[in-house]
Amino acid sequence: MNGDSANIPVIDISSPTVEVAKALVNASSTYGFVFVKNNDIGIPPQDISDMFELSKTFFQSPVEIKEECSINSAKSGKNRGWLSMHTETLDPSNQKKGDYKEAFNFGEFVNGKADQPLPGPLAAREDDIGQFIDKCHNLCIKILDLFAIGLEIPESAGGPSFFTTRHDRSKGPSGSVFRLLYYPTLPFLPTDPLDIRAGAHSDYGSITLLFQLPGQPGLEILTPSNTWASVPVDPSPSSNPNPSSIPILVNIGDLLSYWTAGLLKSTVHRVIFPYAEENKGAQDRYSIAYFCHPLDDATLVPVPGPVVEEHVKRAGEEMNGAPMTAREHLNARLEATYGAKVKFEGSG
Ligand SMILES: O=C(O)CCC(=O)C(=O)O
Ligand SMILES: [Fe+2]
Repeated sequence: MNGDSANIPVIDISSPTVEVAKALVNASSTYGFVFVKNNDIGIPPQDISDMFELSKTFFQSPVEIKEECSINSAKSGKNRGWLSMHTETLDPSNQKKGDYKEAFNFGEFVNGKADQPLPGPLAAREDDIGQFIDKCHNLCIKILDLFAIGLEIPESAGGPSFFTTRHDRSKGPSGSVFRLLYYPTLPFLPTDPLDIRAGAHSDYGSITLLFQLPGQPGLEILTPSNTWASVPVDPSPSSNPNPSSIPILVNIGDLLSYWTAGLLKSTVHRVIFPYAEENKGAQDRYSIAYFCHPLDDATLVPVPGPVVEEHVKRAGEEMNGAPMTAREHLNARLEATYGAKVKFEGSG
């Protein structure tokens, strides 16, 4: 733990040129994390603030309300609903105790409606949540389009629409998840150094959008030199902090890494507690994530085109074994993180 700040690039994708696409590929092959400026790219800052307000209202609700839609109940469906403290263990080979966080997972909406029961405070805002998810998905589509351009995928293989056709929600189900996260402050920090807010992991999907709030740090990435570096909430704060100017954090997940034979990095990250000397005055941390996944049946083989081919030659990367589908990969990862704590009763 060294607290150094990660130097994650900030990219303006508002005009989608080849240069922007190249910059995005370069940043993602170095850091696996990149900020995109939030200037007219489809997610108004006010919507983000409203979603954080809703998240606070929900997590501060009585436990019985949250429990109604527990991830453990058959009616919520697989990987959906409320996760109480310690339900998920993102780094099962090191953690003795599950993550010190709560979360609420929304699966894909169907015809604008949640395909799972929602507790009262969230049900009251179902339409707003559905629209926010659509905006997140559309931003992911813009970014995936740029990746295909930057990777120079040939027209014969789908060209710029290689990834977007594989993320076309009208064509079938995917594992995409919209998630509200809540990391309460504790009066005393746990004494076991293995205890953590969110254990070290990489994300399971194609890309993740992550929203954070000023004054609520804690996210760290594992750098290529194997040290932890903190991810700022706002990489270029002005003298007058303004939530509407905070860029959106984009994180490469496992699947884009498979698709590019490791050229794009699915970087390991975690969320730590405040340092002891800061714990007393620290705020709770709220974050919001949109995990964008391809269609369940998408196969994970390296994409054609000179960029990935040259990387394979240079790095001597090889893809071994039979190609996996997106769903097979997701199921394997979910099993590892929830272990015996979540029984997806009667739900595929
Ligand atoms: O809360 C955060 O900032 C990160 C959460 C995260 O990495 C995850 O849920 O996959
Ligand atoms: Fe993550």
